[in-house]
Amino acid sequence: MSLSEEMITEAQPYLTANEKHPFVQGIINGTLSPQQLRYYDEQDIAFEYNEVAVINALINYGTTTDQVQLFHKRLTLQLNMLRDWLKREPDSMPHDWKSLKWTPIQPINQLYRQHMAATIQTHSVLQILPSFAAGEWLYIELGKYLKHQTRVDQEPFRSFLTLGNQDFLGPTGFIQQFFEIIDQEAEKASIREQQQAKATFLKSCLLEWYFWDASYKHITWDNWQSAALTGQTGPLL
Ligand SMILES: Cc1ncc(CN)c(N)n1
Repeated sequence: MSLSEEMITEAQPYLTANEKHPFVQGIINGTLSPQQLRYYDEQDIAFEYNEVAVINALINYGTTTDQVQLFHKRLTLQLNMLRDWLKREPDSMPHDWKSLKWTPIQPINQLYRQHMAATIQTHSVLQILPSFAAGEWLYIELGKYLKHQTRVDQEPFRSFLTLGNQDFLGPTGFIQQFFEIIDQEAEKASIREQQQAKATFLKSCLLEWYFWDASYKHITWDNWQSAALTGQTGPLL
């Protein structure tokens, strides 16, 4: 089994857990509150800007021209998506560049962003790419799962998790190419480096679940602080 096949196989329980998460179920049923949607939206835009830094690192440390061109293409797509995202916010959810810069990065988002950013200092595509590819893979798989559900047909729920762009899918789509790059890089790496790359992939899948959870429960530094300072030791998070 190739390294990417191992990653995908071992990530299946995480995928199932993500599918079952009440936030994902809330997308299907259209039952998320404006507050939950707003939290996700703000945090996710900030998360996607962090992905820009990770993709930039992949461009820097790519080991072939083909890799660098692919990462460059993915970066352009990311910036276009972000530009369109900023444009389509309703009045109730302003997302101009300035307000975005002041959006506090909440605890789980910070943990996930730092988990990804920490791979940059390895200067290794094998270590950096799985941190990013995991979220991409999971969103594509969740999109496939949602396609088979009877989901509400109104915005903003309708467009959620629809990475329908053909650039992402199929044998020449980004995710397939990312897995091929992981396997090419793995051939040059030690077993230990391969295991580290897999652990990074799986940790991103786990943090995806916590990202939904934080949005569902509105986890913020403020409510963490008040829980700590009032001595609440309730359920995990
Ligand atoms: C948390 C998260 N993970 C992944 C993606 C898809 N790049 C995203 N937008 N947000």
